[in-house]
Amino acid sequence: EIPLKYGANRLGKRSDAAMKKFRDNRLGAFIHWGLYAIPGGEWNGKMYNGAAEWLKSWAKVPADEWLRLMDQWNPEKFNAKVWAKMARKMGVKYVKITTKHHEGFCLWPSKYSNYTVAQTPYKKDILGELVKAYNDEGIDVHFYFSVMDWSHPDYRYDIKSKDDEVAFARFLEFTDNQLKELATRYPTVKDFWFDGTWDASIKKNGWWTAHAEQMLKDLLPGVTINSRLRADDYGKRHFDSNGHLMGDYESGYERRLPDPVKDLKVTRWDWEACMTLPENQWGYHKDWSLSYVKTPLEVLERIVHAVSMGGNMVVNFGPQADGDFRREEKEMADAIGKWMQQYGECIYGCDYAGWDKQPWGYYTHKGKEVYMIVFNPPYSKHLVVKTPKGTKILKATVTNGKEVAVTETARNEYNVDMPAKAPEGPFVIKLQIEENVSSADKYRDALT
Ligand SMILES: Cc1ccc([C@@H]2N[C@@H](C)[C@@H](O)[C@H]2O)cc1
Repeated sequence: EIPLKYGANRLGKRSDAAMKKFRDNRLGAFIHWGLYAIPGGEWNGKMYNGAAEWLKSWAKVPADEWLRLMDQWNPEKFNAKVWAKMARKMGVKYVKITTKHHEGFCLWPSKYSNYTVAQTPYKKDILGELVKAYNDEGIDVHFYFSVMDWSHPDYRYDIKSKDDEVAFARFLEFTDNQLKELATRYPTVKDFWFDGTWDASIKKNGWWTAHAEQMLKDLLPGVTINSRLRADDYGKRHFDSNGHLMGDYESGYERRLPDPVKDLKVTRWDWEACMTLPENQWGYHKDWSLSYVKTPLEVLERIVHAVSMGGNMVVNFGPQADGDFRREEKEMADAIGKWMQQYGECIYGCDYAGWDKQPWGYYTHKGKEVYMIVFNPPYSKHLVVKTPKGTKILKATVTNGKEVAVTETARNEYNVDMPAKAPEGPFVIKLQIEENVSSADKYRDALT
């Protein structure tokens, strides 16, 4: 292995209680809320179909002009308790909030920046209100933090001179100060999800990414840090030059998921995916007709897909400038919440089952049970299940307690009957299994 000073500081999954809670939470929500919600994708009468939180970039708006949007920041419909109730009804166990996105506007009254809620007509500490409201509902809070900061004169995309070095050193100190401020003002925060860390300037300062991780872990024992923060001695990101995951969980699955057959390597580490409802809108965009918008079923399948491969899923919401949510997002939260209410036991605290993927849906695993989450019921009315060697299915029940017949069809192969009355939408069959059964079976392999 290549000797590294700033590579992975741990091999394998973290096994402490805080990481177990992160993992068992499984379903989270993202909140992308900032000045970008005010223009909502439109600038000087022109609609931009790129991601709304990047409008400053698409419309080439100078930072000082963009930040004047602060004069309009006054979300009169904002009510943190209403947001927290919506999250609880959706069944999310944690919420990741953009403390500061690339634009540099801070949802908390940072004393290290002039571009914060304190300098807007709203004045109050939005982040503090949200942390309290979510925590009061028993929901963990995670902080999204963009290192890249378009409002700060010392940010550099690359380091090409001594001047760049000096400026960027000042920028990293500013960033340290903000991170320490967030960790001390809001000590119930459970995770920092770093973004805006892909530039050469960060890759050339891998040491700082290791320092930032350690600084937060010293301040908040148990806190989790995403792999996206991390660069090693040679600028390698997420996985170090020896191929070891840095941070506590992989955070590369943004608007995409690992393949359930080809990418089983991800089951070796913790990982968290995040997704948008439109094809690519994190912040509020006025016009969602510009791209396909996923249905609740398509969002649900992505949630189940992630958990079936040992990952978490975070579904994004982009609140309006007035502090209310658009209808589609309220309906999404409702629909997912209804399903989670009925079937959440196959998600919370569940993990990769290690069984071969089948066309009818996905498996998740918890304790002595394997869950079958059925998205595509077959015409045969039988769900084919192949168990690992030495594993037998003892019983199959639909979550309302009704048993369905299980017929062994070959060695480690079964037909699990569909329930007589196929449920309206994706449903769950719970399998009781017995592992390490060493019985001489009655089957003979073909001689070919
Ligand atoms: C090319 C690109 C850069 C940044 C992003 C940010 N990461 C997401 C989690 C959002 O915050 C988006 O603005 C997305 C794509």
